[in-house]
Amino acid sequence: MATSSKYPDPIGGGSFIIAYRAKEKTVLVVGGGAVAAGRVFNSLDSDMNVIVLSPKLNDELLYRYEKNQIIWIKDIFNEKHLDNVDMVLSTIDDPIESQRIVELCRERKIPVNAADINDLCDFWFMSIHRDGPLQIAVATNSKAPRLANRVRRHIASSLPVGVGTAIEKIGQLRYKIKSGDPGAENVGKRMTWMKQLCDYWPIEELSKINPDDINTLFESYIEQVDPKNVNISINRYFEKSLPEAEKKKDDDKLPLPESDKSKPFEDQKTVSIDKVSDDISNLSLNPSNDESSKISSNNSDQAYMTDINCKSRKSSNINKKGQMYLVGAGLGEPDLLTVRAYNLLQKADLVLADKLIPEAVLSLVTNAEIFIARKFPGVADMAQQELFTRGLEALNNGKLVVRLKQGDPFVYGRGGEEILFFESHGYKCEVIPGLSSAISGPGFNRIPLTHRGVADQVLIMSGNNRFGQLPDVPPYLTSRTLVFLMAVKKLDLIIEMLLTKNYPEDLPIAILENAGCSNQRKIVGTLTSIVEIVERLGTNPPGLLVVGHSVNILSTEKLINGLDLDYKNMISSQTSNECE
Ligand SMILES: C[C@@]1(CC(=O)O)c2cc3[nH]c(cc4nc(cc5[nH]c(cc(n2)[C@H]1CCC(=O)O)[C@@](C)(CC(=O)O)[C@@H]5CCC(=O)O)C(CC(=O)O)=C4CCC(=O)O)c(CCC(=O)O)c3CC(=O)O
Ligand SMILES: NC(=O)C1=CN([C@@H]2O[C@H](COP(=O)(O)OP(=O)(O)OC[C@H]3O[C@@H](n4cnc5c(N)ncnc54)[C@H](O)[C@@H]3O)[C@@H](O)[C@H]2O)C=CC1
Repeated sequence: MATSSKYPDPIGGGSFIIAYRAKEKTVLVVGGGAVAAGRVFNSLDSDMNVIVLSPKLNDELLYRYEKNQIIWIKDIFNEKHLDNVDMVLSTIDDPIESQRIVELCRERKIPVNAADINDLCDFWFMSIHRDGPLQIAVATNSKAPRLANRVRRHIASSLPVGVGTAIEKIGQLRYKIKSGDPGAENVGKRMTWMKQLCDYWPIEELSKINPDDINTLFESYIEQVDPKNVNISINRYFEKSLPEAEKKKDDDKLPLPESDKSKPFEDQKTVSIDKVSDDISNLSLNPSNDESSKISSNNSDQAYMTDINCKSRKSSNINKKGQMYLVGAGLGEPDLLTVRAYNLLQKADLVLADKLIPEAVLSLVTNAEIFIARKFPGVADMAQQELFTRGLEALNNGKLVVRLKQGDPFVYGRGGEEILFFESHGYKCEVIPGLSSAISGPGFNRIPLTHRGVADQVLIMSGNNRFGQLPDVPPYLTSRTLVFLMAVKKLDLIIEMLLTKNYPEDLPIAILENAGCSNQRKIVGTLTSIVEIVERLGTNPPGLLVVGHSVNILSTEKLINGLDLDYKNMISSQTSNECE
């Protein structure tokens, strides 16, 4: 039971989705109608050898037969046709015969699909989007194929232009690097560098790299130069590598589109989703000021932040009719909003929220339309784009838009990115900070983050950086309180890391769940005991971790003048021989 919070529980009932390399496998397609033609196309697209078995063929299949793409057996089905085939697709209009075909395949252990007999199929077809080497397939596990088609189209329309080409080119570079610097011992080096490259430029830009760029990038990999500092054709966005004249031109082009600047407000009512998503991907461009040219483990995050900073400077001070506010919603209880945040929710025309904002807070909105981005794993980017599109449309229509964020927008709220987006479209964004759980969560739990003689520093970290890694925690300092957000799931890893870094085994740690809300709970232990305590008690997300001596300052039974004397003595003896 305790493990359920540690590892994901399988939901079951899914299909096993793999990308099957069917090249040169032989598929027998029984039937010669439209459904057969669709299956044949998919099979040819995977380089299979295709045999079509049917007394007659429709036009498409006849065309493929004449082009020698398929073998045609002009016959009705017979068991002998199953000899030497790797897969069977029955598409005949005779369900009884189709069922017999399935049973014969089963006996011979040949994987089989029969159109319209879902329950008998070994596998199902999926709705597929293809762009060169990129394939995106959608399954609804036979529940709603038409919706699979819609989801597929939805995903395809939100993809950046040139994604297939970008994949092709990155594939060429990857191959070059793997053959030029082979060996298992270089896997880590190759992967770190490729990650930096792939996460850095917008995909649309990556699609434009040319063969010379590939050579240059390969050489910079060998030299271990950070990809963002490499001089390749798509690097034209980098301020530092641009001659002055070029720079000016670029300023004009980015990030405010020409149309936005020159046309009157009335002309700007609609913004296509494609354009918005392009602009979003442009946010990660980096006119970097970073001096270092070597890769370090965490500078890609920093680069990302610097990049978007530089972009915003070019585009602010342009005011249009709509008004935009980025508002912190605090900890989740409506009465923890600031009065200003509350007033704005009353005045707003559109409130952009996400699933982290509790219903009770949303219920304060009386007049405005509420749009909730459904940021679930895997579709978070899409949801964010939709949110941007909705916000921009409303602003272009002169509305007052409030983007409501749980906690404080600037404490792990990615508020800066949203501001940069709206400012790049000419809308200045006012920020109304909110209570962050990092600071006020401990407050609601009687943990003073600083306390004279005990703690004089606070370090706030996320349990998950952008690449899912643990934070880089500094060496132990008695007088520092550590606060970890989004870290409860990784509790055991964080404890292990702290102990490895010689944090004392009996250092107090608290887990604060739903801080500031009616169901708040505090679990306290030490670095060595907490994992076991949590296994026993379980956890109720969201929660944060507080590590340090301030955890127990106000909670001890033996309070004397606000401090437990034994405790104070223990701390002062540690202060004298602290690490670093
Ligand atoms: C089990 C499966 C077949 C298999 O793999 O063996 C199956 C079964 C059935 N489909 C039926 C109907 C429709 N199928 C589509 C479309 C597609 N069907 C596809 C797959 C699958 N369909 C497999 C499950 C995949 C999954 O959902 O995970 C797609 C994704 C891929 C493909 O077929 O190439 C393709 C999207 C193509 C694209 O993306 O462009 C449309 C819409 C349209 O034509 O536009 C309709 C009409 C509207 C509707 O009913 O939804 C019916 C009759 C229902 C009835 O009688 O009421 C059955 C049988 C039944 O359900 O009993
Ligand atoms: N799963 C899906 O997405 C869909 C399934 N269907 C179903 O798929 C089946 C095929 O649909 P269509 O291609 O439109 O039908 P169709 O009637 O155009 O084609 C059937 C083909 O099977 C051939 N055939 C019939 N009996 C045969 C046998 N014993 N051996 C060899 N060939 C034989 C016929 O000559 C014909 O070429 C139908 O049962 C239909 O209801 C139809 C549309 C969508």
